[in-house]
Amino acid sequence: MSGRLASEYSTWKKLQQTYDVQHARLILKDLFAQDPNRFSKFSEEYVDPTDKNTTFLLDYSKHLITQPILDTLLSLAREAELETYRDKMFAGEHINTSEDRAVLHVALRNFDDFKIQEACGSWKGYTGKTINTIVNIGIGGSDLGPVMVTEGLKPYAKRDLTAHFVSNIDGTHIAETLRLCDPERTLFIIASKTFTTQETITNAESARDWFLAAAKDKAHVAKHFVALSTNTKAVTAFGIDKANMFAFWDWVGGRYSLWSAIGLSIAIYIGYDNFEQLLKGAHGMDKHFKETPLEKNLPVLMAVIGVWYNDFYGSQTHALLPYDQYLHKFADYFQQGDMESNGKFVTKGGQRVNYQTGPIIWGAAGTNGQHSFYQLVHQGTKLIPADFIAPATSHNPIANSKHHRILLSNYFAQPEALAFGKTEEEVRKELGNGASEALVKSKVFEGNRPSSSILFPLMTPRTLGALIALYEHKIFTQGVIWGINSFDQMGVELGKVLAKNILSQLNQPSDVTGHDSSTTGLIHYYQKHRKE
Ligand SMILES: O=P(O)(O)OC[C@H]1O[C@H](O)[C@H](O)[C@@H](O)[C@@H]1O
Repeated sequence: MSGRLASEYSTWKKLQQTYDVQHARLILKDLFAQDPNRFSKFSEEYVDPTDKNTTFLLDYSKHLITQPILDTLLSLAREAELETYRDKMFAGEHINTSEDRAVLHVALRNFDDFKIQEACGSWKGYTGKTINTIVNIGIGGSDLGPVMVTEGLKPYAKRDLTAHFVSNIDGTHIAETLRLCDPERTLFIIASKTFTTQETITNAESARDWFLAAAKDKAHVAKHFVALSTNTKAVTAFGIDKANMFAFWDWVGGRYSLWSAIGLSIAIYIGYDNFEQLLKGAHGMDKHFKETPLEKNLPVLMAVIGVWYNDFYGSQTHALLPYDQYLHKFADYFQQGDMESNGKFVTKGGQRVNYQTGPIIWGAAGTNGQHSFYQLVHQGTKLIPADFIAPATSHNPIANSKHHRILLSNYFAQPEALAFGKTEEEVRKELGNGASEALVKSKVFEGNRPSSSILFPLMTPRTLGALIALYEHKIFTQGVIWGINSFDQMGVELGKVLAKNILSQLNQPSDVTGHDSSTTGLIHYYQKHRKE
């Protein structure tokens, strides 16, 4: 984050040379054969420094690394002054330089100075009925975190409460959600850091219209609308009482905000005690990140291994593959977390980078992905590093845990198949003599496809908190190495500005001016065919 080009570091150059000379020889099958202790060397059990019951195992032995390569990768982190920048973040220095802000989501997990009271339960609607539905209206960081965590921690949910999340400006999203709601028993949580986001404000206004069509009296809005924001003025202008506003601060980045008041829907859905456990789990990981030597620092290890593939192997993407249905939104969440943080081509110092920065993050819950895109992961032409994530115990041990054993057998098998593959010789033996050459070749798995495995005892609020913070700090570490500002998001602005201009030109064809022929042609086609 010094803003220097990473490619100028001596360790970067050394890594490039190492890659050039060694990569053809970095074969997982051989690396495992040469060293029977490879697993114990390249795996680490995380034990929460504040709670010994929160643990998970990170196995990074199925990576195309040797100890000297890993040592050089860690030296790269040191040369980029990771430890200094990490300490600056925790100290509240303004490391978000373009916006001149501190980055202090970690302070929110130091929850002694942070309290949000439980808002539902005793909260009554305008006709005196209890609230049984919450609708969080927000987008980006004001949506994805609450969605991912409420899904992830569903087994802890209060069963008498339904939570919906509306994000898309597409009227279908709010319309379909409102069909499921009773205005007398629904609490709308308007979540927006800025309270100026077009999608959120438009959806909130439509929700308010829908509510008032039933409740009639504007005074009832106070019982059914609360706001989570940093912008008191805009909240009150919308008509939400200041007393119904849960505030937070500009040093909480949108994609790091589920720990703040933005987490209200989570706290209501799973109860405040469980929300506090989530924060504590993240706090434990913060402590680990802050205090553990880089050699054993899990987010740092994940980060530097990611840099190895991203910048030297030329991998374009990174897959997140949770073998846990509850985590089916995990990849969606970290698409924003990672890609909005590290999808930058300019360093903090304003230089164009001459290397790759943030990877494309994608993924789906196992085993669904296996029946969809794993063909390419196993036999395609691209190298796709992947994280396999699973709980040892399921919250739903139905059929004597038969489902879970089958799920986990796949969780263990896929990384094994990716790493070790299947040789031509093995295929030939299996098919016998008559098999065509083409068939033999098509059944070969080259292997040597790397992955990490993360295995934890049971999905608890505390474990999920630790896992999220693990990835947050991985993203931070990579941003420091690449010299970019991981905490602004200038790249989302241009499209917004153009959309605003186009919105004012949608009436008739003669209004459409100042565009290229493609954009003009598309708008004209829309104007010809719309029925409103
Ligand atoms: O919370 P809000 O101010 O409504 O912002 C919602 C989202 O807006 C933009 O898309 C930003 O790029 C995101 O980082 C942010 O999370």
